[in-house]
Amino acid sequence: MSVDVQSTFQSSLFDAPQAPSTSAIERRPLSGGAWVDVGRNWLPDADDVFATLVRDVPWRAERRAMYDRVVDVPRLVHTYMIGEDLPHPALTAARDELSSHYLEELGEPFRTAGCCYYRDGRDSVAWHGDTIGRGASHDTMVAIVSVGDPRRLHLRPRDPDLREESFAVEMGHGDLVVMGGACQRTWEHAVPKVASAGPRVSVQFRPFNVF
Ligand SMILES: O=C(O)CCC(=O)C(=O)O
Ligand SMILES: [Fe+2]
Repeated sequence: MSVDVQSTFQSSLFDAPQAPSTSAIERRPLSGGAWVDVGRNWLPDADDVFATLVRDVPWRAERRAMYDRVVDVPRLVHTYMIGEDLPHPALTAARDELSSHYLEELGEPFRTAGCCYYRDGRDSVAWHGDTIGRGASHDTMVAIVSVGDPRRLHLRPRDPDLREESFAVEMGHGDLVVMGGACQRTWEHAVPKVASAGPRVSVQFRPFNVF
């Protein structure tokens, strides 16, 4: 058998689409039917994606009613809904790659892209599950691509008796973190404030009717 080393080499250099590789994704099974997948340095062109997201996304500051007050949500947000073009081709390629990699398990493609801009260590997201829509009652997936300064995604079981299982995953520049199975129902996640951090943008790919 002969292998055409030359053309294999050339095609990987010149013809390969800027699609992420799914080979290095590692799964951590969790209690309660949940799991987390992590792929390090997964997104190609992460520097350019970060610069483009910071510059081009129509970032919006949200305000939320909390008890008797209205407070600023401590991060900027924007969601690309179904059918809307994403601001960078590497993100479109990433979404398509995730859709095909997880199709058998998820049974549907990723459709929306929620974006969060953490300007510094004071920006954060409190403990929650993505339980608006089907995440409250069905197994699903939320695939996060992170660019910019690293931040930690903390995860804890909803059941207070299981809290010793809590852990955190570092989300570095170009990393992929996928929460799957019952993770939105049986676990919660948060990105806590830290003493010091530079800007980070998170892109969360979700299927239809999961928020
Ligand atoms: O910053 C992140 O990657 C997580 C954001 C998140 O959990 C959410 O927006 O639902
Ligand atoms: Fe979330």
